[in-house]
Amino acid sequence: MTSITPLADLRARIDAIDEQILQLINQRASCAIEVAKTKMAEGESGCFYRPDRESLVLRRVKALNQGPLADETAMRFFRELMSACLALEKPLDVAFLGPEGTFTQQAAIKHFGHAVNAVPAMTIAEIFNAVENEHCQFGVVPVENSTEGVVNHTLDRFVSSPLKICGEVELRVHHNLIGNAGSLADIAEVFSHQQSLAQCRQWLDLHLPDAKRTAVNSNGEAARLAAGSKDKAAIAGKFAAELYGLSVIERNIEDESNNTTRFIIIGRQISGPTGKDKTSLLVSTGNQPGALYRVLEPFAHHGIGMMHIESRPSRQGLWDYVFFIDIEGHAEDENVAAALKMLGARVSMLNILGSYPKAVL
Ligand SMILES: O=C(O)C(=O)C[C@]1(C(=O)O)C=C[C@@H](O)C=C1
Repeated sequence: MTSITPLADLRARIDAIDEQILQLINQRASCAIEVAKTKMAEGESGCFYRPDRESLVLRRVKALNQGPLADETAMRFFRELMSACLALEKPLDVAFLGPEGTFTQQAAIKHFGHAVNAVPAMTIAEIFNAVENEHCQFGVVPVENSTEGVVNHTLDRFVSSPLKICGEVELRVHHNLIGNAGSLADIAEVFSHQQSLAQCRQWLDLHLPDAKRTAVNSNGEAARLAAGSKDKAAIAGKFAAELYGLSVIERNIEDESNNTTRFIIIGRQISGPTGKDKTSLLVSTGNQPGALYRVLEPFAHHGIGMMHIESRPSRQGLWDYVFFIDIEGHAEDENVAAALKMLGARVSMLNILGSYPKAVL
Protein backbone atom coordinates (compact mmCIF):
# COMPACT_ATOMS: atom_id res chain seq x y z
CA MET A 1 0.00 0.00 0.00
CA THR A 2 1.44 3.40 -0.98
CA SER A 3 1.04 6.17 1.54
CA ILE A 4 0.72 9.79 0.31
CA THR A 5 3.32 11.99 2.00
CA PRO A 6 2.28 15.49 3.20
CA LEU A 7 4.49 17.06 0.52
CA ALA A 8 2.96 14.98 -2.28
CA ASP A 9 -0.50 15.84 -0.98
CA LEU A 10 0.26 19.61 -1.01
CA ARG A 11 1.72 19.36 -4.51
CA ALA A 12 -1.40 17.58 -5.73
CA ARG A 13 -3.47 20.47 -4.32
CA ILE A 14 -1.18 23.01 -6.03
CA ASP A 15 -1.58 21.12 -9.35
CA ALA A 16 -5.37 21.23 -9.04
CA ILE A 17 -5.32 24.97 -8.20
CA ASP A 18 -2.95 25.69 -11.13
CA GLU A 19 -5.42 23.96 -13.45
CA GLN A 20 -8.20 26.23 -12.22
CA ILE A 21 -5.99 29.34 -12.47
CA LEU A 22 -5.03 28.43 -16.04
CA GLN A 23 -8.67 27.98 -17.02
CA LEU A 24 -9.62 31.26 -15.36
CA ILE A 25 -6.84 33.34 -16.92
CA ASN A 26 -7.75 31.95 -20.34
CA GLN A 27 -11.40 32.82 -19.69
CA ARG A 28 -10.23 36.33 -18.82
CA ALA A 29 -8.12 36.48 -22.01
CA SER A 30 -11.16 35.39 -24.09
CA CYS A 31 -13.16 38.22 -22.48
CA ALA A 32 -10.40 40.69 -23.46
CA ILE A 33 -10.61 39.46 -27.08
CA GLU A 34 -14.38 40.12 -26.95
CA VAL A 35 -13.66 43.57 -25.49
CA ALA A 36 -11.41 44.29 -28.50
CA LYS A 37 -14.19 43.24 -30.92
CA THR A 38 -16.65 45.47 -29.07
CA LYS A 39 -14.25 48.41 -29.21
CA MET A 40 -13.82 47.89 -32.96
CA ALA A 41 -17.60 47.65 -33.48
CA GLU A 42 -17.94 50.93 -31.58
CA GLY A 43 -15.33 52.55 -33.85
CA GLU A 44 -12.59 52.74 -31.19
CA SER A 45 -10.10 50.53 -32.98
CA GLY A 46 -7.13 52.83 -32.27
CA CYS A 47 -7.73 52.87 -28.54
CA PHE A 48 -7.34 49.45 -26.93
CA TYR A 49 -5.14 50.53 -24.04
CA ARG A 50 -7.17 52.06 -21.21
CA PRO A 51 -5.02 53.42 -18.38
CA ASP A 52 -8.12 54.54 -16.44
CA ARG A 53 -9.65 51.04 -16.51
CA GLU A 54 -6.29 49.44 -15.66
CA SER A 55 -5.85 51.61 -12.58
CA LEU A 56 -9.40 50.75 -11.44
CA VAL A 57 -8.64 47.01 -11.87
CA LEU A 58 -5.43 47.35 -9.83
CA ARG A 59 -7.07 49.40 -7.08
CA ARG A 60 -9.87 46.79 -6.86
CA VAL A 61 -7.30 43.98 -6.57
CA LYS A 62 -5.62 45.90 -3.74
CA ALA A 63 -8.94 46.43 -1.95
CA LEU A 64 -9.98 42.76 -2.34
CA ASN A 65 -6.63 41.20 -1.49
CA GLN A 66 -6.67 39.32 1.81
CA GLY A 67 -3.15 37.87 1.64
CA PRO A 68 -0.93 36.11 2.40
CA LEU A 69 0.38 37.74 -0.81
CA ALA A 70 1.31 41.42 -0.30
CA ASP A 71 -0.97 43.92 -2.09
CA GLU A 72 1.91 44.95 -4.33
CA THR A 73 2.64 41.36 -5.32
CA ALA A 74 -1.03 40.71 -6.11
CA MET A 75 -1.17 43.89 -8.20
CA ARG A 76 1.98 42.90 -10.09
CA PHE A 77 0.33 39.60 -11.12
CA PHE A 78 -2.69 41.48 -12.42
CA ARG A 79 -0.48 44.04 -14.14
CA GLU A 80 1.08 41.16 -16.14
CA LEU A 81 -2.30 39.58 -16.74
CA MET A 82 -3.67 42.81 -18.22
CA SER A 83 -0.47 43.28 -20.21
CA ALA A 84 -0.93 39.81 -21.77
CA CYS A 85 -4.66 40.43 -22.38
CA LEU A 86 -3.93 43.77 -24.04
CA ALA A 87 -1.29 42.11 -26.26
CA LEU A 88 -4.04 39.74 -27.49
CA GLU A 89 -6.19 42.76 -28.32
CA LYS A 90 -3.36 44.74 -29.96
CA PRO A 91 0.34 44.68 -29.00
CA LEU A 92 1.62 48.12 -27.95
CA ASP A 93 4.89 49.67 -29.11
CA VAL A 94 6.38 51.70 -26.25
CA ALA A 95 9.51 53.85 -26.66
CA PHE A 96 11.90 54.06 -23.71
CA LEU A 97 15.33 55.59 -23.07
CA GLY A 98 17.68 52.89 -24.31
CA PRO A 99 19.74 50.89 -24.77
CA GLU A 100 18.45 47.90 -22.79
CA GLY A 101 19.03 48.09 -19.06
CA THR A 102 17.91 51.62 -18.18
CA PHE A 103 15.62 52.61 -15.34
CA THR A 104 13.24 53.97 -17.98
CA GLN A 105 12.94 50.45 -19.40
CA GLN A 106 12.18 49.17 -15.89
CA ALA A 107 9.55 51.91 -15.50
CA ALA A 108 8.01 50.96 -18.87
CA ILE A 109 7.73 47.32 -17.75
CA LYS A 110 6.36 48.30 -14.34
CA HIS A 111 3.65 50.36 -16.04
CA PHE A 112 2.81 48.27 -19.12
CA GLY A 113 3.98 44.77 -18.09
CA HIS A 114 6.23 42.45 -20.09
CA ALA A 115 3.90 41.84 -23.04
CA VAL A 116 4.54 45.22 -24.71
CA ASN A 117 7.06 45.71 -27.46
CA ALA A 118 9.60 48.01 -25.75
CA VAL A 119 11.46 50.08 -28.36
CA PRO A 120 14.77 51.71 -27.31
CA ALA A 121 15.39 55.38 -28.24
CA MET A 122 18.70 57.10 -27.57
CA THR A 123 17.49 60.42 -26.10
CA ILE A 124 14.41 61.91 -24.45
CA ALA A 125 13.84 63.98 -27.61
CA GLU A 126 13.90 60.77 -29.70
CA ILE A 127 11.24 59.24 -27.46
CA PHE A 128 9.00 62.24 -28.13
CA ASN A 129 9.80 62.01 -31.86
CA ALA A 130 8.97 58.27 -31.98
CA VAL A 131 5.50 58.94 -30.53
CA GLU A 132 4.90 62.13 -32.51
CA ASN A 133 5.80 60.29 -35.76
CA GLU A 134 3.54 57.39 -34.72
CA HIS A 135 6.34 54.80 -34.75
CA CYS A 136 5.25 54.03 -31.19
CA GLN A 137 1.85 54.56 -29.55
CA PHE A 138 3.41 55.54 -26.21
CA GLY A 139 6.71 56.66 -24.70
CA VAL A 140 8.09 56.62 -21.16
CA VAL A 141 10.20 59.58 -20.02
CA PRO A 142 11.62 60.57 -16.62
CA VAL A 143 10.13 63.80 -15.29
CA GLU A 144 11.38 64.28 -11.73
CA ASN A 145 13.61 62.70 -9.13
CA SER A 146 13.29 62.98 -5.36
CA THR A 147 17.00 63.85 -4.97
CA GLU A 148 17.72 65.91 -8.07
CA GLY A 149 14.42 67.58 -8.96
CA VAL A 150 12.92 67.96 -12.42
CA VAL A 151 14.26 66.57 -15.68
CA ASN A 152 14.45 69.76 -17.73
CA HIS A 153 14.80 67.97 -21.08
CA THR A 154 11.40 66.40 -20.62
CA LEU A 155 9.57 69.54 -19.50
CA ASP A 156 11.14 71.69 -22.24
CA ARG A 157 10.14 69.23 -24.97
CA PHE A 158 6.46 69.60 -24.00
CA VAL A 159 6.48 73.28 -24.96
CA SER A 160 6.66 72.33 -28.65
CA SER A 161 4.94 68.92 -28.53
CA PRO A 162 1.31 68.05 -29.29
CA LEU A 163 1.58 64.93 -27.07
CA LYS A 164 -0.43 64.35 -23.91
CA ILE A 165 0.43 62.74 -20.59
CA CYS A 166 -1.53 59.48 -20.26
CA GLY A 167 -0.14 58.08 -17.03
CA GLU A 168 2.63 58.13 -14.46
CA VAL A 169 4.83 55.56 -12.77
CA GLU A 170 7.11 55.85 -9.76
CA LEU A 171 10.25 53.75 -9.36
CA ARG A 172 12.53 53.38 -6.34
CA VAL A 173 15.95 53.84 -7.92
CA HIS A 174 18.83 51.89 -6.40
CA HIS A 175 22.16 52.70 -8.02
CA ASN A 176 25.04 50.24 -8.17
CA LEU A 177 28.65 50.70 -9.19
CA ILE A 178 29.14 47.98 -11.79
CA GLY A 179 32.10 46.91 -13.90
CA ASN A 180 34.99 44.49 -14.32
CA ALA A 181 37.37 46.11 -11.78
CA GLY A 182 38.59 43.99 -8.85
CA SER A 183 38.55 46.94 -6.42
CA LEU A 184 37.68 50.64 -6.25
CA ALA A 185 41.37 51.54 -6.57
CA ASP A 186 41.41 50.12 -10.13
CA ILE A 187 38.69 52.49 -11.38
CA ALA A 188 39.83 55.53 -13.39
CA GLU A 189 36.50 56.56 -14.98
CA VAL A 190 32.81 56.26 -14.09
CA PHE A 191 30.08 56.53 -16.74
CA SER A 192 26.46 57.30 -16.05
CA HIS A 193 23.52 59.50 -16.92
CA GLN A 194 24.05 63.00 -15.47
CA GLN A 195 21.08 62.56 -13.11
CA SER A 196 22.54 59.33 -11.70
CA LEU A 197 25.99 60.90 -11.25
CA ALA A 198 24.26 63.70 -9.33
CA GLN A 199 22.22 61.23 -7.23
CA CYS A 200 25.50 59.55 -6.13
CA ARG A 201 27.63 62.70 -5.84
CA GLN A 202 28.50 62.33 -2.14
CA TRP A 203 29.34 58.64 -2.48
CA LEU A 204 31.63 59.39 -5.44
CA ASP A 205 33.32 62.29 -3.59
CA LEU A 206 34.04 59.97 -0.67
CA HIS A 207 34.96 56.70 -2.39
CA LEU A 208 36.17 57.64 -5.89
CA PRO A 209 37.40 61.24 -5.56
CA ASP A 210 40.00 60.88 -8.34
CA ALA A 211 37.95 58.96 -10.91
CA LYS A 212 36.79 60.92 -13.93
CA ARG A 213 32.96 61.25 -14.09
CA THR A 214 31.58 61.07 -17.61
CA ALA A 215 27.92 61.80 -18.35
CA VAL A 216 26.38 59.69 -21.12
CA ASN A 217 22.86 59.44 -22.55
CA SER A 218 21.61 56.65 -20.25
CA ASN A 219 22.60 54.15 -17.57
CA GLY A 220 22.25 51.35 -20.12
CA GLU A 221 24.74 53.14 -22.38
CA ALA A 222 27.07 53.59 -19.36
CA ALA A 223 27.00 49.83 -18.63
CA ARG A 224 27.65 49.05 -22.28
CA LEU A 225 30.70 51.35 -22.29
CA ALA A 226 32.06 49.89 -19.04
CA ALA A 227 31.70 46.34 -20.35
CA GLY A 228 34.77 46.66 -22.57
CA SER A 229 37.44 47.51 -19.96
CA LYS A 230 38.85 46.85 -16.48
CA ASP A 231 39.41 50.44 -15.28
CA LYS A 232 36.02 51.86 -16.29
CA ALA A 233 32.85 51.43 -14.28
CA ALA A 234 29.21 52.48 -14.62
CA ILE A 235 26.48 53.58 -12.25
CA ALA A 236 23.33 51.71 -13.17
CA GLY A 237 20.70 49.25 -11.94
CA LYS A 238 21.36 45.58 -11.08
CA PHE A 239 19.57 44.47 -14.24
CA ALA A 240 22.09 46.44 -16.35
CA ALA A 241 24.92 44.47 -14.67
CA GLU A 242 23.18 41.17 -15.55
CA LEU A 243 22.49 42.31 -19.10
CA TYR A 244 26.08 43.36 -19.85
CA GLY A 245 27.80 40.60 -17.83
CA LEU A 246 29.31 42.99 -15.25
CA SER A 247 29.89 42.53 -11.51
CA VAL A 248 28.23 44.65 -8.89
CA ILE A 249 31.23 46.31 -7.18
CA GLU A 250 29.16 48.37 -4.67
CA ARG A 251 25.41 48.19 -4.08
CA ASN A 252 22.96 51.00 -3.29
CA ILE A 253 25.35 53.93 -3.65
CA GLU A 254 22.60 56.57 -4.01
CA ASP A 255 23.01 59.45 -1.53
CA GLU A 256 19.32 59.40 -0.48
CA SER A 257 18.05 55.99 0.62
CA ASN A 258 14.52 56.65 -0.70
CA ASN A 259 15.72 57.93 -4.08
CA THR A 260 12.64 57.72 -6.34
CA THR A 261 12.08 58.78 -9.95
CA ARG A 262 8.71 59.68 -11.39
CA PHE A 263 8.19 58.84 -15.07
CA ILE A 264 5.32 59.89 -17.29
CA ILE A 265 3.67 58.07 -20.15
CA ILE A 266 3.36 60.23 -23.26
CA GLY A 267 0.91 59.54 -26.06
CA ARG A 268 -2.12 60.93 -27.85
CA GLN A 269 -4.78 59.24 -25.83
CA ILE A 270 -7.03 60.97 -23.31
CA SER A 271 -7.86 58.99 -20.20
CA GLY A 272 -11.29 59.15 -18.46
CA PRO A 273 -11.80 60.10 -14.79
CA THR A 274 -11.19 57.43 -12.10
CA GLY A 275 -11.72 59.42 -8.89
CA LYS A 276 -7.99 59.43 -8.11
CA ASP A 277 -6.43 61.47 -10.89
CA LYS A 278 -3.90 64.19 -11.55
CA THR A 279 -3.95 66.91 -14.19
CA SER A 280 -0.78 68.45 -15.62
CA LEU A 281 -0.87 71.94 -17.12
CA LEU A 282 1.44 74.18 -19.10
CA VAL A 283 0.69 77.85 -18.49
CA SER A 284 2.13 81.05 -19.88
CA THR A 285 1.30 84.37 -18.24
CA GLY A 286 3.39 87.03 -19.87
CA ASN A 287 5.59 89.15 -17.63
CA GLN A 288 2.96 91.05 -15.56
CA PRO A 289 2.97 91.94 -11.86
CA GLY A 290 1.01 89.42 -9.77
CA ALA A 291 0.91 86.92 -12.68
CA LEU A 292 1.72 83.86 -10.58
CA TYR A 293 -0.82 84.89 -7.93
CA ARG A 294 -3.50 85.08 -10.62
CA VAL A 295 -2.51 81.60 -11.87
CA LEU A 296 -2.81 80.01 -8.43
CA GLU A 297 -5.97 81.77 -7.28
CA PRO A 298 -8.47 79.62 -9.32
CA PHE A 299 -7.17 76.44 -7.63
CA ALA A 300 -7.51 77.93 -4.14
CA HIS A 301 -10.95 79.29 -5.05
CA HIS A 302 -12.20 75.86 -6.14
CA GLY A 303 -10.49 73.91 -3.32
CA ILE A 304 -8.05 72.06 -5.60
CA GLY A 305 -4.73 70.83 -4.22
CA MET A 306 -1.63 71.75 -6.17
CA MET A 307 1.02 69.06 -6.13
CA HIS A 308 3.86 70.65 -8.06
CA ILE A 309 4.82 73.88 -9.81
CA GLU A 310 7.93 74.45 -11.85
CA SER A 311 8.94 77.43 -13.95
CA ARG A 312 11.04 77.08 -17.11
CA PRO A 313 12.24 79.66 -19.65
CA SER A 314 9.67 79.90 -22.45
CA ARG A 315 12.48 80.26 -25.03
CA GLN A 316 10.34 82.93 -26.68
CA GLY A 317 11.74 86.05 -25.04
CA LEU A 318 14.31 87.05 -22.44
CA TRP A 319 13.07 86.39 -18.88
CA ASP A 320 9.78 85.02 -20.18
CA TYR A 321 8.71 81.86 -18.34
CA VAL A 322 6.15 79.08 -18.60
CA PHE A 323 4.80 77.18 -15.60
CA PHE A 324 4.32 73.43 -15.36
CA ILE A 325 1.66 72.72 -12.76
CA ASP A 326 0.28 69.42 -11.42
CA ILE A 327 -3.07 69.58 -9.64
CA GLU A 328 -5.34 67.04 -7.94
CA GLY A 329 -8.28 65.73 -9.99
CA HIS A 330 -9.36 65.20 -13.60
CA ALA A 331 -10.13 67.99 -16.08
CA GLU A 332 -13.69 66.56 -16.33
CA ASP A 333 -14.26 66.82 -12.54
CA GLU A 334 -16.69 69.68 -11.86
CA ASN A 335 -14.37 71.74 -9.61
CA VAL A 336 -11.33 71.22 -11.87
CA ALA A 337 -13.32 72.17 -14.99
CA ALA A 338 -14.49 75.37 -13.25
CA ALA A 339 -10.95 76.25 -12.10
CA LEU A 340 -9.54 75.65 -15.59
CA LYS A 341 -12.21 77.89 -17.12
CA MET A 342 -11.33 80.66 -14.64
CA LEU A 343 -7.60 80.15 -15.29
CA GLY A 344 -7.98 80.10 -19.09
CA ALA A 345 -9.55 83.56 -18.97
CA ARG A 346 -6.56 85.11 -17.17
CA VAL A 347 -3.44 83.63 -18.84
CA SER A 348 -1.98 84.04 -22.33
CA MET A 349 -1.70 80.26 -22.87
CA LEU A 350 -3.20 77.25 -21.10
CA ASN A 351 -2.30 73.80 -22.42
CA ILE A 352 -3.87 70.87 -20.56
CA LEU A 353 -1.06 68.31 -20.90
CA GLY A 354 -3.29 65.54 -19.62
CA SER A 355 -5.49 64.10 -16.90
CA TYR A 356 -4.44 60.62 -15.84
CA PRO A 357 -4.76 58.13 -12.96
CA LYS A 358 -2.29 58.54 -10.09
CA ALA A 359 0.35 55.78 -9.98
CA VAL A 360 -1.11 52.70 -8.23
CA LEU A 361 1.80 50.30 -8.10
O1 LIG B 1 -11.33 46.83 -20.23
C1 LIG B 1 -10.75 46.99 -21.30
O2 LIG B 1 -10.97 48.00 -22.04
C2 LIG B 1 -9.78 46.00 -21.77
O3 LIG B 1 -9.29 46.15 -22.86
C3 LIG B 1 -9.35 44.89 -20.86
C4 LIG B 1 -8.07 45.19 -20.12
C5 LIG B 1 -7.88 44.08 -19.05
O4 LIG B 1 -7.15 43.14 -19.32
O5 LIG B 1 -8.51 44.20 -17.98
C6 LIG B 1 -6.93 45.19 -21.05
C7 LIG B 1 -6.39 46.34 -21.57
C8 LIG B 1 -6.86 47.67 -21.21
O6 LIG B 1 -5.80 48.56 -21.13
C9 LIG B 1 -7.67 47.67 -19.98
C10 LIG B 1 -8.18 46.52 -19.46
